[in-house]
Amino acid sequence: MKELEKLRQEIDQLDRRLLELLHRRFELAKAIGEIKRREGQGPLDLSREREVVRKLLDLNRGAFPEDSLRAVVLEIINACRQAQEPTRVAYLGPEATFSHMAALEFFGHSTEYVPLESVLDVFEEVESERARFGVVPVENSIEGTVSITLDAVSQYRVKVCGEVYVPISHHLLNQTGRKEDIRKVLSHPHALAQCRRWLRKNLPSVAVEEVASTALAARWAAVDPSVAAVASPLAARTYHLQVVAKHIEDYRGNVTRFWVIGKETPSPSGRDKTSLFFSVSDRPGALYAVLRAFAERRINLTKIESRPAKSEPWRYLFFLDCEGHVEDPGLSECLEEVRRHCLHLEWLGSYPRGDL
Ligand SMILES: C=C(O[C@@H]1C=C(C(=O)O)C=C[C@H]1O)C(=O)O
Repeated sequence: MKELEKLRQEIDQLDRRLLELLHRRFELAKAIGEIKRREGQGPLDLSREREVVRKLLDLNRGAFPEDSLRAVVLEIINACRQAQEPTRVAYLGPEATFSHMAALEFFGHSTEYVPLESVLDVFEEVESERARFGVVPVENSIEGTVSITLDAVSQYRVKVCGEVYVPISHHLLNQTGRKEDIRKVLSHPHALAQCRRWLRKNLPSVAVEEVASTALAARWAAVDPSVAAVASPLAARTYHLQVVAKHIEDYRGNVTRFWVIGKETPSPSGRDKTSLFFSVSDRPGALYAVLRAFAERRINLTKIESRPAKSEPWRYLFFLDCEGHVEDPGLSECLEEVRRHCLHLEWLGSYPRGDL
């Protein structure tokens, strides 16, 4: 008993020291905020934030788990940034969607969040500067591209300034946690598609219905005891639901990539990605000439996808992501050459790569 008391005293002392250090860090961030304001800069420096996290992870030799260290450090940085200037962040709502999870992962809990009904609402909120940033899904590892996001990013005056990957895992949730109470299962069509085999096997005679989001399904389950929702663990917490079954998706390794959109460009962090779209003339080798410019400079492409241009049938826009920052000399020279091979080329943003 004596030994336990002694160890707890030591923990209490350490916690007090941690608290003092947190306050000191907060004051330093405020002072940096003042300097940035005087120099006309915004409070956020994503590249610096990624550098702070990376340095600490590199230094971490102890037993404290890396995931937890990352979450703690991000939360501290978020609080320090909020001290400089409150940031409003819009996301595809309602509360507890996977976009909300992505936003929390990126901006932490001290940020003011605005859940909106559609991807286009998020773009509009950011374009009109009612929100400084927005978080939208861009691609799922099983279902593929979220086309509404690609179309919107080519139409609205916003830039991509960050990316975040969220592992997707679905739970079956209801008010009691008992399978026998379920008469109907609700969820987003993508979530239902990802759990179809499980639902057929485990709830063969229960009706399945599509709604606009997993979080909306959870909201329904919270008011109707006969309804179960396929949704995230965050939805279970947000809507006070019980877990009937965990991880019911038919495929493992399901990940969604989200974009953080805004009006600023993070400076190079050394581990960046650049997104752009272009169109080329309708002749042999036109696309090849663009790709060759990247290949000759050994610039790695991470994605390329075509979407209908919409202005004319059978014309396409090519969306491309590559490694590097637009301010890197190699990439900027490459883009100059690419521009000469394109009818139209637009840079969508350069940003620190998300951690997979
Ligand atoms: C304190 C700063 O402002 C913000 C907060 C940071 C932090 O808490 O480490 C890092 C970058 C900025 O987004 C800074 O620019 O150094």
